[in-house]
Amino acid sequence: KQESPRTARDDSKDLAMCRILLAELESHQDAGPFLTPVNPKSVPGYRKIIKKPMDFSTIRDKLTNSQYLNLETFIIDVNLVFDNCEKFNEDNSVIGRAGHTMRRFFQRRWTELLRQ
Ligand SMILES: Cc1ncccc1N[C@@H](C)c1cnc2ccsc2c1
Repeated sequence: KQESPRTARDDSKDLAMCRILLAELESHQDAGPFLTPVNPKSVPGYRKIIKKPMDFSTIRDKLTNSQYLNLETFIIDVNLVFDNCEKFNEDNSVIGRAGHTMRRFFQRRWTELLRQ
């Protein structure tokens, strides 16, 4: 069976891409609920239900402190924001709908940028 060529993709632009993607998420009109960590004192049940909280400001700090090994670990944290949102919020709620809208936006933008 013909071995598929082991060509690594060019990851030299990945850090710039993470910065672009995060800036677009932070400035999106529906970003509000995701900009800062959920305060568990003001949201009953959140601490118990959401095991790994994540938000855009925490992702910003991690990116600034070079804590993302690669594009994949960055995408995992962004998706964690949206997965937490789906777990805690009804789909038919302001925050639930914002999460779906932001996830669709992010999915489209990173695939567009990766194709460029
Ligand atoms: C993402 C999320 N999931 C569940 C509960 C809260 C939140 N976000 C916090 C910041 C938050 C906390 N309070 C409000 C009030 C209106 S939107 C909003 C957003």
